Amino acid sequence: MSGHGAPIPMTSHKAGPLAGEAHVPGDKSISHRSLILGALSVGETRVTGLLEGEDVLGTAEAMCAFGAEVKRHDTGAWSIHGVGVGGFAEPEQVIDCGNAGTGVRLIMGCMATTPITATFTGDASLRSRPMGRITDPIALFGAASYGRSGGRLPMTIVGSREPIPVRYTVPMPSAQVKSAVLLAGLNAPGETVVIEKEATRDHTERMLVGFGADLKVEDTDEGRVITLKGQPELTPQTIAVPRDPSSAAFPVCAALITPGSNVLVPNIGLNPTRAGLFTTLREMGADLVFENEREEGGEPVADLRAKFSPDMSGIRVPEDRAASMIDEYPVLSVVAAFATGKTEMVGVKELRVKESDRIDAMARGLEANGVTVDEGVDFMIVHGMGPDGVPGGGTAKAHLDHRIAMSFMIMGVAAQKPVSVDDGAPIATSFPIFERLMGDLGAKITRDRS
Ligand SMILES: O=C(O)C1=C[C@@H](OP(=O)(O)O)[C@@H](O)[C@H](O)C1
Ligand SMILES: C=C(OP(=O)(O)O)C(=O)O
Repeated sequence: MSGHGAPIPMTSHKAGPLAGEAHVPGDKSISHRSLILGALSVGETRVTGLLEGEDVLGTAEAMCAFGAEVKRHDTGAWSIHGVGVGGFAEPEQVIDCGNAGTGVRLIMGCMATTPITATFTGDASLRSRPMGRITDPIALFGAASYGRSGGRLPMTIVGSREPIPVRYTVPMPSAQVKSAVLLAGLNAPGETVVIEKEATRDHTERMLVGFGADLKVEDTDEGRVITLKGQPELTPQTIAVPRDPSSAAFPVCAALITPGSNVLVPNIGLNPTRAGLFTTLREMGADLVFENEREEGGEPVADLRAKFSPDMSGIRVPEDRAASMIDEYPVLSVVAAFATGKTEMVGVKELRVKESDRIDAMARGLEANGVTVDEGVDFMIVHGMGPDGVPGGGTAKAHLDHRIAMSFMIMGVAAQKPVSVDDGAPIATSFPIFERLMGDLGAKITRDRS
């Protein structure tokens, strides 16, 4: 897992109208959690629609290393025979989470209150990301951690023998940190309380309740206060993973900027903690309609219809919307280049600690393609050039970041000259069918010789 093979340079060429249906894969966040919560239940959890991207496959392997049985069936469904809360066995090998921040952080959380030791690593991107945000709260439960300087992987976690419940206020808007603390709290006696000042994606809370945990959420002056009763017996579930709004963003945005396009992206999960991009695009003037709105498995779902939108204007994206679209800023910055006027993205410093420094990666790549960008520690402003004014013709560096690679491939479908990326290999971490799906809509994405 740790490190991709040879880089895959790619180029995206100006396309004719994009048309058809784009069936994007399952939600990455819900896929990781299905495997982890399945492994923490006693009995068989069945999952359909699991994202079979490298990040999630890494979590499946990790769950096996901790003693669960995880199997893919010929039908494409997955089953997990879990070991129960507190039942994790000590892995014999280093756990390699590849490129997946969600994978490594959630797994560190859920082994931290079990008396076992595990060592974690990942690819060059993951090894550069901060893990102190997990080791700080798990220390409160009594877990010890030994990593590289700056709290980086590789890192060994020694789980607590006698975990104590914790009350913890998450210092940054992060669903990964919130989830790691809740998962650690599962095997601590008594009540663990997690407080988040800004709401982040709430899949862990919803799914813990679905698996039978006693969890309640209150909105207070302090923020969202989540109280979890420790040491439940989780009940295995049957899960149909909704399709990923963060993946849907790519065909949707491609349709909005490509003349004549009309694309349907069916069955997209529109949990309000995830749907900020679509609100933003509509405020910019995008012709984006939610068709067939319904509820599935307790989550809002709709079919997204996106049409070419030549009249989009830049806006200031409200800061309090950032968490609900945090992974979508790279592709929004591409759409912003095709709008008129400035698009201001503020309160987004978390973008600097993703798979890459996404503010820097997008700013440099946009500039290489003729777009002007202003940036600061926690903001980025893209100066729009209008629907047919984006020059293109440059090569962006992906920095082992799937969302950067895909965003520039979307830019190329409508820029005047082709847009290249030095390495599209990381796309397989979250969206392994990206090239085929975009090609079926009419995009022209080619693999170049390195
Ligand atoms: O909990 C999750 O599934 C995720 C949380 C977000 O990360 P942060 O918690 O670092 O904001 C997001 O960027 C990531 O893609 C998935
Ligand atoms: C930030 C992301 O993922 P992770 O943190 O799991 O690596 C992402 O998918 O955009």
